[in-house]
Amino acid sequence: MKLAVHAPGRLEVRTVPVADPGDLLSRLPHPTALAWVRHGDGLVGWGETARLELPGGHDRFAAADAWLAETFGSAEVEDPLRLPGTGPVAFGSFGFDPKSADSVLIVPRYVLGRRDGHAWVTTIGDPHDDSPDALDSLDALAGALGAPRADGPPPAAFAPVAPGRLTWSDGARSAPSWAQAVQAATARIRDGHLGKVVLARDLIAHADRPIDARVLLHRLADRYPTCYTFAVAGLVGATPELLIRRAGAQVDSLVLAGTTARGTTPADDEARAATLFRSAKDREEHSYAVDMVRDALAPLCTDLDVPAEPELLRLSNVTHLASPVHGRLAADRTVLDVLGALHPTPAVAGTPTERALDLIRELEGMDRGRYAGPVGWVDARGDGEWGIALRCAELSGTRARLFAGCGIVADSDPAAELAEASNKFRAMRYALEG
Ligand SMILES: C=C(O[C@H]1C=CC=C(C(=O)O)[C@@H]1O)C(=O)O
Repeated sequence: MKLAVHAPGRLEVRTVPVADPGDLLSRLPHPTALAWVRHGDGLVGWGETARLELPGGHDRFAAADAWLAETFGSAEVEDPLRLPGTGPVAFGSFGFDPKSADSVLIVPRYVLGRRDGHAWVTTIGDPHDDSPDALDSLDALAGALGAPRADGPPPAAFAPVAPGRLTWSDGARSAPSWAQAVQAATARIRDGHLGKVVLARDLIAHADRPIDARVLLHRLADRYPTCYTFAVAGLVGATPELLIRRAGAQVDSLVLAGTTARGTTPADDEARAATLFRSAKDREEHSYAVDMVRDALAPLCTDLDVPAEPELLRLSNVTHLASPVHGRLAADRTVLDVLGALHPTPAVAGTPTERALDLIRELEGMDRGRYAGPVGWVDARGDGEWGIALRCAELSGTRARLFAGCGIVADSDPAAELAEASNKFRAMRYALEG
């Protein structure tokens, strides 16, 4: 495997506790934001000390793990807090398809974090770096964070600007053409070729101005506080699906599959949620995903708790069937190691996996890039939080490419799946349009 690496020699890393910095996203000084935030806790990062770009391959998680072990293993670290996310961290985002070469890990120059009432700043790299990207010294930064100034949150190199007027166009497939692909998938499933496949489509937005990820992050975090609002190398979104969180031996996952629209009144909402909960089609879609996550985690864990029945997760645009899974790792495995065992789950690929991937390649007519791949962060202890990159868009200058997908089983109705995809697009449409 050939890796594209940009990294200095030995890293110097320093974490200092700071007073509560308030809204983490408001502290991002550049549009090139790195973020992973939920309910106000999480990590934001800026600047770039090291970057790893990975080609495709099933071994991309192991390759990323090995690079981090070497890069962080040789670092000189001062970290009095020793919490998940303190000390050196990398943000990352992996391509969905093992055949695509989109995976990237970024070690930021600065990290600001908050977790369970603790807040901290970490600098990674050369502490005496005075390049234009290096903002204040860590002490100045931490001091400013500890005593917020009246003239706004430091550092603030560029104020975020909304994208302005947008025009929309179809991505790889128009709506009718995608509905035909769904129809074709149900025929293959009825033939006994596979049990489930997840088909996605893309939409393109063109803006008047370059799109600043920070504007989108703010809107997403406000409207979807229970989701993980993320930004990594231009991939921005708010995902409800936690693929894996590792903190020491503890691992947690939130498996999602099966969706309905929110109701227009409380009674309508209840009725829709009850119908979703009883729907044989949605329960089948959900059980494929839960069974696979159980099978992947069971050999790695001593204890594994998988609920017998799903619960309902209500977001502002949709309600999902959700199964929270908890386990204790049997051996010392990093979060990237566990990712390698899980991705791609049937929440984004299908069952059996290889047949589903072949059908996705055949029917979607597009490369998913990093949509539906793992996105999150990892620290030097191997702790981290990784979601599945859903409800997201790939930003490039004035252009945003949005993605939404739906689990297809034998009984799926193409028109209903098209409506479900539109509902899922609403998160990013709102992020862009306000
Ligand atoms: C593939 C997506 O959602 C997945 C996660 C939750 C529910 C899903 C569903 O009901 O189809 C999908 O499996 C997406 O949002 O693009």
